[in-house]
Amino acid sequence: MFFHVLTLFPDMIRDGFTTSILGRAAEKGILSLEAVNIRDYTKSRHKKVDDYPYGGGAGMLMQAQPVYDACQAVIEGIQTRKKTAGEEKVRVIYLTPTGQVFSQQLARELAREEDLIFLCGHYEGIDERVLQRIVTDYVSIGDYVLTGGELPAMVMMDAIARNVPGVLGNEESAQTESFDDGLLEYPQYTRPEIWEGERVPEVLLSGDHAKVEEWRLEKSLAKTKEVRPELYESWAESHQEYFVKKAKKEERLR
Ligand SMILES: NC(=O)c1ccc(NCc2ccccc2N2CCOCC2)nc1
Repeated sequence: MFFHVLTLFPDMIRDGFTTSILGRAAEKGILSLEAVNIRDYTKSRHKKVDDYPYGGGAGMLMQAQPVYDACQAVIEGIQTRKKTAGEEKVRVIYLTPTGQVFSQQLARELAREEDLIFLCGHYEGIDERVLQRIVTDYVSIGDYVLTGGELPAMVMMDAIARNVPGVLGNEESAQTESFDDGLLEYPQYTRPEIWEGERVPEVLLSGDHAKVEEWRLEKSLAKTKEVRPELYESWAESHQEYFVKKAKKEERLR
């Protein structure tokens, strides 16, 4: 997986990439990152990348030309690496509050791409004409406003990388599987068995894996029902058999 980030703050991206998972995966050669400084592609003497918005309004906008040329340079690099000329349709993800909201499902889908280009806006955004020309996916990481697209890009790269085969050791990947079934995580415990007078739930010390699995699913369902009822409802719809079995079991116990 090759991550390409178009940004005015490449160091922010490079520093963010050396975290545990992304750094290790980069060392393993599973991931690679290039952070491209859009400012390197300005044609103006004063390295200008922004200008006033037509129609007035507060703030500045990023101009089309430097963004377009930086993106073309990245695409040419990809075509050179893949020895394909011209037919590459690389996904260009624009991080913006007006995008579709990012999700684990989108992370899994994007993890199948070989190359991803992230376009990080600053100021009040980017000239619409270059967005229409190069952007394939408009994505928001949630309903809040940030200063730039760099943090959202790093959030997305982390979530996507965790779905790239080989990035997570097998002990870590089990963790994400449980979340992937659309439920919130169950509560977790580690040593000591008693901390500040609080004991670890007995079932987790029992060594009975079936009971542990059952307990964890119950806890996940309870937490999901309380915190994210819409997730709970859609899980319940596609797991009718769980409730039938549960009712039968309770019937027997009565
Ligand atoms: N939720 C998100 O994914 C998210 C993403 C980016 C972002 N900001 C950079 C930005 C990028 C593009 C357009 C506008 C802006 N903004 C600039 C600052 O002013 C508001 C608009 N904020 C939140």
